[in-house]
Amino acid sequence: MTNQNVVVPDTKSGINLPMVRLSGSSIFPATAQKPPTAPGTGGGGCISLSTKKKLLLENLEINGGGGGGARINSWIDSMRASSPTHMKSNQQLPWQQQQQQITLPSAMDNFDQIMEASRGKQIVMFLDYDGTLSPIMRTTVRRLARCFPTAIVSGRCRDKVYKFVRLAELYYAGSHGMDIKGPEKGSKYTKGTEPVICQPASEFLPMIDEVFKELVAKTKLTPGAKVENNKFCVSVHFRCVEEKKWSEVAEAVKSVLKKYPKLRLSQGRKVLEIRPTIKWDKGKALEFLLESLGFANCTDVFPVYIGDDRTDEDAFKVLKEREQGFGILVSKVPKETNASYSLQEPTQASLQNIFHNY
Ligand SMILES: O=P(O)(O)OC[C@H]1O[C@H](O[C@H]2O[C@H](CO)[C@@H](O)[C@H](O)[C@H]2O)[C@H](O)[C@@H](O)[C@@H]1O
Repeated sequence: MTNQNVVVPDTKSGINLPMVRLSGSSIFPATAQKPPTAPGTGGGGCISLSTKKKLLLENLEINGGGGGGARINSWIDSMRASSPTHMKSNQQLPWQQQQQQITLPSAMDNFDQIMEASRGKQIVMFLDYDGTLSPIMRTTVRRLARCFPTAIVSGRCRDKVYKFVRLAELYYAGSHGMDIKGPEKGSKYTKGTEPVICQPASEFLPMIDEVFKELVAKTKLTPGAKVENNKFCVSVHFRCVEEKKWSEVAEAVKSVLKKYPKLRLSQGRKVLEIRPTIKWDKGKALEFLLESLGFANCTDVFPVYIGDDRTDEDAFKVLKEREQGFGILVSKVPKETNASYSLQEPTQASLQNIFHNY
C-alpha cells in the first residue's frame, strides 16, 4: 500500500481526524499520542473478570451428562431476571451487585491511541459476525481485507456465514472457531497453494448431527423453539418461546444431553448451545489463525478483535495474555470483560467510518 490519508470521524466532536498511512499495513495518526496501557496491566480501562463473576459464569455453564438440572434452573433464573419485562431500570442482577461495573474507553474516541499502539506492526482483523459484523456493509469488509488479513469468527456454521458475507478473500472461523477455512489460493495472505483448514472437532460431526435431530424432535411441540445446526455445535433458541415454556425447552435439552457426556452446554443470548467438550474456542481459533499467517512468535503483529458475545471473551483473553493488539467489546452497557475498548453500537463498529478512504 502507498501512503494514503484516512479520515477518522470523531463521534463526540464531529471533527474528522486526519490519519496518514505510511507503509506496510499499519496506519498511524498524524498526531501521535501516548500508546494506551497494554491489556492486562490494569490501565487503559482494561477490566478483568472478577473471580466471583468467573464462578458465576462457570455455574451457568452446564456440562453434558447429568448434574445439569440445578444449573439449567440457574440459567432460566438468570434469563428471567434479565428479561425486560422483569427488570426495573435500576435493578441489578445478583452478580452485578457484587461487582464494580467500569465503562471501557470508546474505541472510536480513542482510535488515534489504538493506531499509535499499532505503529510498525501488522494489523490483523478479527470480526465476530452476529452483533458486530452483520450491520457492516460488505464493501467495507472487502476494503478492510485489502489492507489487513481479516477473519470472521462466529458461533454460526461457516457455510452460513460465508453465504451472508460472500467474500472469498477472508478467513472464516465458524462453529465458535471449530471450523476454520482460509482464502483460496490467489489471496495475498494465503501461504502455499492450499487454503488453511482446521476442524479440531471433526470426530464429533455424526454426534452433533444426531443431537440436532433429537433436539428438533424433542422441541417440536414447543411453539417458537428453534434448533439450529451449526455443524460442530447446535443452538437451541428461546427468543420466540413464551417465557413460561423456557424450562420445558431447557428440560428437553437436558434430557438429550444426558446421553452425551462428551458434549457440553453453554448459554448465549436466549440461546442454549451444545458443543464438544474439546478445549477449543474463539481464542484458540485466533491463535491458530495468527500462527497460520506466520505470526506465532512475532512481536510485530497487532491483532484487533471486535465482538459482542460472551464467547468472544475467549479471544479477548488471548489478546490480553499475549499483550498484543486489543479486544473491542460491542456493548451498550458496561460489562466485565477482557476487552480493552468498547463500541456502543454495532453500527459504530461500521468500519467504513474508520477506514473511510481505503
Ligand atoms: O458468534 P456470533 O457470530 O456472535 O454468533 C452467535 C450466535 O448468533 C446467532 O444467534 C444470534 O442471533 C439470533 C437471531 O438471529 C438470536 O436469536 C440469538 O439470541 C443471537 O445470539 C446464531 O443463531 C447462533 O447460532 C450463534 O451462536
